[in-house]
Order: sequence, then structure tokens, then C-alpha cells
Amino acid sequence: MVETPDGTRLICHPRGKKSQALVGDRVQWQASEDEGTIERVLPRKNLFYRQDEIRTKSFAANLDQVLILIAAEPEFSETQLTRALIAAGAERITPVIALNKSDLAVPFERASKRLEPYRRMGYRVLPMSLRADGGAGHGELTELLAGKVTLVLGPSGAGKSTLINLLVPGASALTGEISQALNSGKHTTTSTTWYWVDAERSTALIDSPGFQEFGLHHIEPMQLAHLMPDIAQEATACKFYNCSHLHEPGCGVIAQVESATQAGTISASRYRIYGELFAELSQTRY
Ligand SMILES: Nc1nc2c(ncn2[C@@H]2O[C@H](COP(=O)(O)OP(=O)(O)OP(=O)(O)O)[C@@H](O)[C@H]2O)c(=O)[nH]1
Ligand SMILES: [Zn+2]
Repeated sequence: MVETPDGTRLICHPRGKKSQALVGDRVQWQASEDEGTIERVLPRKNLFYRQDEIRTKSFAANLDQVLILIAAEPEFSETQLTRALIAAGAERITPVIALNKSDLAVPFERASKRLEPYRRMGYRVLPMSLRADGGAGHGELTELLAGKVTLVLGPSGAGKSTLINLLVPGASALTGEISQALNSGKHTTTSTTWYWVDAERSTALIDSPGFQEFGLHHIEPMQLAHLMPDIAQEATACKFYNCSHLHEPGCGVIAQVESATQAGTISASRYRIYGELFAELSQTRY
């Protein structure tokens, strides 16, 4: 689907491999009878994607930011959050963490605490409640999104559909309680969708599935520390320039890992995630 500057949408088919377009791409196209042909995809300013052992899956191109929507409930996975933050960082796309369901006081407090290290390392964390009956934090969210192209990512049940329905008139994204059906692998969101938020078409949201299986195989293990701000900060103190921060003597990172007996700037869970990702990315590449 191609949208012209005046807002007309038409179905276009790619001409050859070089014109394989993604959501967010700018293209050169040519009319043909009632449909059109994509002649060329214009150079991208960025491309947000994930990669597992077998394939690369692109989310979207030419993004201004990524909004990672998590919630007080269901409990979010810190590993998934970290993976998304690393993927955004690798493409130099600004990520913002939105923590939804602030109306659920107790779990919200707990989730907010788990995000403390992320605030400390400089990520923006936006608390909010997207509930229809008088939510909170909408003003700040609207301000954050205005005039930008934002990819919305999040685990099932965090409120992605609620967010789209709230901001996009007539979007009717599917919302629902997380059910047994969902847990057995049935997802309500299946493809990447572009939504204009305003009539002027200056603010856009892109809704994309795939937060659950976030492969980072395109990232070199030795690049990992640079993409984790808390670890990168302490890595400058390492004795060896090629320190993996796993076992080396004189490692500035290991010296800063928080534990029951030691204070530090790196939380134990972040360091554990670093180790797991390092091992995963070090496995033989094909
Ligand atoms: N208490 C509370 N519930 C919310 C809030 N926002 C959304 N919900 C509820 O959370 C549930 C999940 O919201 P959805 O918008 O369907 O979540 P989703 O992320 O789109 O989930 P999938 O459709 O599975 O991808 C729904 O029952 C919403 O009504 C909130 O701020 N507070
Ligand atoms: Zn080190």
C-alpha cells in the first residue's frame, strides 16, 4: 500500500527485489491502470529489525522513536525489554519506555521499582494509565508523539490496542482480556500497521507484533556492552581493552555489579542478562 502526498492510498506491487518496501518506507512509484508499481525504495534513515538464527524480520523503516509499552500487569520481562532497547540503540533510534496501568497501585509500584535502573541509565520512563475512564499521563504521551513517527512495541496485554484506539479515531484495534486462547498462541495483532493520529498527517503510530521473540543475532557479542549504557559506563575502567566483562581480572564492570554484599551501579539482573545475551550471540553463526 502506497500513500501519496495528498493522502490517496493505492495498492502497488514491487518491481523486482530492489523495490521491496516496508512500512515507513518512502518510494518512487508509477501508476498502472488502477493499481501501481513501486520502482524504487528511497534510502532509509534507519531500519528497525530483529534477527534470529534463521531469518531477519523487519519491523519498520524511517522511525523517529520506539515506544516500548509495558504494564504493571502482566509482569514484564526485563530480558525482552533489554533486547528491544539494544535493538533500538544499535540503529540509533531513541527508545522510550511507557509503563501502563498506573491505576493498579501495588503491581505498578513493583514494576516501577524494577525500572529504576533503566531511569538511572538515562532512558525515559513514562508512567501512564490508558484506561478509558479517566486515565493519567495522556498529555505527556501526546506531547511525546506529536509530529513524529513512532513504532509501538510491547508484550501481549500491556495495552497496545488500547493505546491505538485511544489515539487513533476509528482505528478499532482489537482489545481483549488476556485469555487462555492467547496463551496458547493466538494473537490478536498479526501484521504491521501504520496509523495517522491527526488529520494533518504529521503524527504517526506503527503497530507491530513480534516483541515476544526478539532475536539480536545481528549484533556482535563484543558490541553488546556498548549498547547497554550501565555496562558501557563502567567498561571504561577495565584493565583490558578487549574485556568481555565475564571473568577478566581488573574488570570495571564486574566491580560494579550490585549484590547482597556489595553496592554497585549495575543491577544483578542487568549483569545476568548481559551474560546470557553474550553467550547467545557467541554461538556459531551460519
Ligand atoms: N487497569 C488497567 N487496565 C488497562 C489499562 N490499559 C489497558 N488495560 C486493559 O488491559 C487489557 C489488555 O489491553 P490491550 O490493549 O488489549 O493489550 P494489547 O497490548 O493490545 O494486547 P494484545 O491484543 O494481546 O496484543 C485490556 O483488558 C485493557 O482494557 C490501564 O491503564 N489500566
Ligand atoms: Zn570488563
